[in-house]
Amino acid sequence: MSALHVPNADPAVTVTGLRRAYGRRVVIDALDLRIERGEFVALLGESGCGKTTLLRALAGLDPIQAGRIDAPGKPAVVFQEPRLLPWDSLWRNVSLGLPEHGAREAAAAALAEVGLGNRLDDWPRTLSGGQAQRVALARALVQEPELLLLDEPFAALDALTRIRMHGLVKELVARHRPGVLLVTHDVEEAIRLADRILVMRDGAIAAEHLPETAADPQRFRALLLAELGVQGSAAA
Ligand SMILES: Nc1ncnc2c1ncn2[C@@H]1O[C@H](COP(=O)(O)OP(=O)(O)OP(=O)(O)O)[C@@H](O)[C@H]1O
Repeated sequence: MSALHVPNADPAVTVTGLRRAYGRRVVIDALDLRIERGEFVALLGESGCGKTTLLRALAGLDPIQAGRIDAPGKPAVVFQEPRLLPWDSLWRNVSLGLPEHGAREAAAAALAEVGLGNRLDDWPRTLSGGQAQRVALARALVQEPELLLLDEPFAALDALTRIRMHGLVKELVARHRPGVLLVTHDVEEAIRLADRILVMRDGAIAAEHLPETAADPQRFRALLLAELGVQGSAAA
């Protein structure tokens, strides 16, 4: 189990001995992970190391070949693309899967939280990329998930929108307190958002860090980049 996880807390998910293979190709093996409610965990790693594979397993989207994933409820996922239904209004997109009674009110509250409370009856095609991603966040939060899985949700956004989204997500997570696993390529994003950073290599957690406790931010960045295999970064 993770050396840095907070003891005696309230797990949003506990993973033990996870194995995930595509056919005979084992991508993740014997992986342990625990995320507490209210804890924001970022998962960094080189392309192809297995980040999305892990996230999809936690989301219950793919079968696992060994191990356990224990979670108190159904996780919500936000992907890189908003994945909105083009033929449904924003409030219907957000309330998809909720009981009909009270669905519009719940969607209205969630859309208001992401700053789109005046767009309930609009269509997805009328949104900017950043707005569409905010709707995807509202759709996740309306489920009141104990575990929120974010698969590079800001990667397709311009730099300014991405920074605004960081602020919004931080605020929403502080209010709703799900456990969060954010898959990202962006070291700065991980440092800005996460309570704990995991570095994945070849399907295993190779390192973990608590950014808050890093004495020297420059050295911490350099260390992360070195762990990610970025050449020349250790000396930075
Ligand atoms: N459906 C699939 N069938 C076979 N192999 C797959 C499948 N999906 C992923 N893989 C393989 O599993 C490994 C891990 O892929 P994964 O998408 O989890 O990596 P990642 O760390 O999320 O990469 P990226 O950062 O580029 O998104 C890769 O070698 C990939 O080729």
